[in-house]
Amino acid sequence: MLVTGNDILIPARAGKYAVGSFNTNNMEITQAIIHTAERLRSPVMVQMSEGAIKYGGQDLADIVIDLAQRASVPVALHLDHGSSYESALRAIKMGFTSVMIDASHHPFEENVHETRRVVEAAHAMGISVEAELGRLGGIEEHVVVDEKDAFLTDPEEAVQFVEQTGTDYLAIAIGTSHGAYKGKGRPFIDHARIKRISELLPIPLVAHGSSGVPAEIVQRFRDAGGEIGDAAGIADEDLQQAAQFGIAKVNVDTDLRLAMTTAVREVLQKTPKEFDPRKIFGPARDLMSQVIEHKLRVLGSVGKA
Ligand SMILES: O=C(COP(=O)(O)O)NO
Ligand SMILES: [Ca+2]
Ligand code: NA
Ligand SMILES: [Zn+2]
Repeated sequence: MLVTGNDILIPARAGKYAVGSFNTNNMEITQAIIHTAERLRSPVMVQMSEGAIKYGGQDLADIVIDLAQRASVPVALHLDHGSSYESALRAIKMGFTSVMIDASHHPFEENVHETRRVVEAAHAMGISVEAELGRLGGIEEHVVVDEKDAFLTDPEEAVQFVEQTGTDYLAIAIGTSHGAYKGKGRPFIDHARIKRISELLPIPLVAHGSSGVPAEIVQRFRDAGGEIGDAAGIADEDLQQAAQFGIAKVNVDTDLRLAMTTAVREVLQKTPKEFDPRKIFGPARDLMSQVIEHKLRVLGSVGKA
């Protein structure tokens, strides 16, 4: 069933598990997300960035909404990294049930102002809101110098921010970063900071940049002709620990991109005569489903629906 972000994330925070929020750009990715969540009796969030909306538009949103409505587990459709009030309102008009307003690169007061506008409008229509405080930046464990700390979310500031905006859930900067290169080797996750923020704030917390970038998939991507450097992601144990301390929504995009493109490369490389799209995108859907299953098990949401 199609539900709001709060319907999914408030129980997750209370139950000390996290829910995967997976980016989609087409039908097969959407099917892999929702069908895997159903098979594992797990709530799940499907998210579209503004780029995905540009790429797939209402057609793609409708695929998500239709699958979500028919799903036997709770599914929310979430706007990822909404860049303005107008973008958030457009998503709500398209049928999204959760929207992020990402104004974290602005000064505090402007972030508050922009976020509060979206909260007021979204709440008037029964839609949940994600906001962000702090800036995602890669941190190597041995190099956490002052200016880098400036990017991480300040717990006391977070309390002020939530009070002044009314946001339903909060994306915090705790050491993760977007993409396949999250630092040299295993990124340093500031668990003390997560714990402190969760002690001060009862609302669901959000971890962006949480792909694991599994070495096995990275190697298969290379073997199938892909070019990628020394990629690294967030360790499963770090996500499991974060879920114990208030992280309720975990964003995953890179892992699905890697899985999809690895499978497509492998089919094209192994069977150069193949040109049936179902034989090319079918295995991609399967490999993405495997990656999603692993993530749902790591986050602890299996069986929670
Ligand atoms: O935060 C993300 C995705 O992060 P990854 O690149 O680690 O998948 N989307 O908003
Ligand atoms: Ca941001
Ligand atoms: Na988001
Ligand atoms: Zn993000």
